[in-house]
Amino acid sequence: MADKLLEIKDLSISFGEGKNKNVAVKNANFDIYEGETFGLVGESGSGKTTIGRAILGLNNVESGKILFEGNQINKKLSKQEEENVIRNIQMIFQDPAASLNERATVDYIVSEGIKNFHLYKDEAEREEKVRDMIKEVGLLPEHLSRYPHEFSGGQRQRIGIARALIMEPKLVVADEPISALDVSIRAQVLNLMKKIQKEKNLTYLMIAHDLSVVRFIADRVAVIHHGVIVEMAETEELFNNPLHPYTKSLLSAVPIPDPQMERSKKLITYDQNHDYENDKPSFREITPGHFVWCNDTEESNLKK
Ligand SMILES: Nc1ncnc2c1ncn2[C@@H]1O[C@H](COP(=O)(O)OP(=O)(O)OP(=O)(O)O)[C@@H](O)[C@H]1O
Repeated sequence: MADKLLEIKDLSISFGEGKNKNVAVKNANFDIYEGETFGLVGESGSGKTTIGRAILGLNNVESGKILFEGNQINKKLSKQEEENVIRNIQMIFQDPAASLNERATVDYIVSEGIKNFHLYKDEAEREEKVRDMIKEVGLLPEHLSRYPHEFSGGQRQRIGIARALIMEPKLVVADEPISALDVSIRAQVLNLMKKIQKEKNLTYLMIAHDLSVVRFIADRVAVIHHGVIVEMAETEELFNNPLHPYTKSLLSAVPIPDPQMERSKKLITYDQNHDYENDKPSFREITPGHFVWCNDTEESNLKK
């Protein structure tokens, strides 16, 4: 088995305080292994982006740990540790139109990260790196002197991918990277991400609301609902044998009345008003690698 690159341990994140407190992520637990694509799927507002941003250090964590290569990164880091995290964890954003500086050339945008960290010895090497990267994402060297508005949505996302990958990161958090793109070019961008992943042994956290996207690209999938990861399994296992009612409802508009469905109907979905002191649900392994958010009774029912 590959090494764990990222570990999320009992992660909780809230916004606001007192009566206005909104629990965006509650006790999330998952690991991402080197070289895999881990899909995080859920509806709008379920907490996907909040987890992605916390990994990048952009959201404060209320409790729990985020470990990268075995080291906790959600704490005060030394300058060197912080640099290591920024270089090795890069993000691809949902909306390439909003995430690219419209007043900068493609050359500037793609170079910015390597400039900040002096990742080249001279100007000739910088130019070569940028040229190679832009070709790798299917654009042309002459595009480097142009501005983002001169490109289509798909091309802009390729610029966003080049900007992230030129840093030679180990982990890429891709937050809905194709949902703002025209349907006709979505597969191209996903295929490009897959191809580059193979070449560079990259690890992806793929955030999506669209199940067909995660089925296409992910090795394992976690389903998040109201901030709680309700189920996690290898992709085909999750699609062929969903256990949690929320996963089932995502997979099928028409519920399938099988005995397992009847059993899992009673499974808990996180509810801020529920008394968990007496119920004690948690994320439990039902069959090897297949986890469900449930309590003792539900666990034994699912294992029957
Ligand atoms: N900066 C913030 N301040 C206050 N509340 C926030 C903030 N960021 C996220 N939230 C809240 O946290 C919850 C989870 O939001 P999040 O953006 O993570 O969901 P999501 O699953 O990524 O949805 P989407 O696909 O729409 O981006 C929501 O209730 C949201 O309103």
